[in-house]
Amino acid sequence: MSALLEVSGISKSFDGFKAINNLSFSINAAELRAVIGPNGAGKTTFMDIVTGKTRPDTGEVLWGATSKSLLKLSEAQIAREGIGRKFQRPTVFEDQSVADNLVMALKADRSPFAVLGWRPTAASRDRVSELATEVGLANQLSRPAGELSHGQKQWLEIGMLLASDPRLLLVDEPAAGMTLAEREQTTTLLCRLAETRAVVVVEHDMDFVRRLNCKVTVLHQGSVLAEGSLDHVTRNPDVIDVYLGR
Ligand SMILES: Nc1ncnc2c1ncn2[C@@H]1O[C@H](COP(=O)(O)OP(=O)(O)OP(=O)(O)O)[C@@H](O)[C@H]1O
Repeated sequence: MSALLEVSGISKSFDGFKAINNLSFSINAAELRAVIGPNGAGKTTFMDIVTGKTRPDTGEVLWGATSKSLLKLSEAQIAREGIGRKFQRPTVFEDQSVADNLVMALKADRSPFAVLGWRPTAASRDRVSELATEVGLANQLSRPAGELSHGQKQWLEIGMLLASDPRLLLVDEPAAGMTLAEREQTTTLLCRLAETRAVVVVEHDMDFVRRLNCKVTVLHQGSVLAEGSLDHVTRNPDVIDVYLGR
């Protein structure tokens, strides 16, 4: 299978400190991948580079079948290429209903000119209920988002990202602050989403990573320390030394 995203030999220093050090790895088109590693390993910086927030000093970030360089694109252009990012804290509009949050996400997906004349249509209403169903919020559409549980807010934000039908979803610590039931539902959701797109999950919670049952990339000091199944990487003495054994 050819790669959807290929990060090749990227490095990034902040004030002389190498946060990312000759990092290379790739993600396939319909793949669930967990990225783990100790604090400061470079996980956030990796996502910042892929989404165009941070520019690497060296290396390449290649995207899609044509291996287009993402480094020449702005953050907005990268988002339009189909890369969505879910930050750790949910950022939904608390006073607005679940449906209105999803409508806003649909609007935001349109070009600025289209938005000027945008009106809700039957098709957009259908899409909103489709998105709500996909993230398990079909029976919450009229509720203000502020009344949702923490987990439900996270799902709503994932639904908002799905409005633009991303081909790659970067998800930062989705399990943090969730109840056990919410974690289980989140696992199911992420696994299902990864059937039709690439989903990269940055996570510290090993139980959650185990449930994802996917390939794991371990970062350390800005490079790949180990890669493979969770069992494979957790048996690696270097991984035990720098991460698990602490
Ligand atoms: N804008 C910045 N300026 C200076 N140093 C930075 C900046 N961004 C990241 N760093 C440093 O780069 C290193 C990697 O940080 P990064 O946030 O990518 O790690 P992480 O793996 O996401 O860690 P955590 O698990 O704690 O979120 C850290 O030492 C951090 O202090």
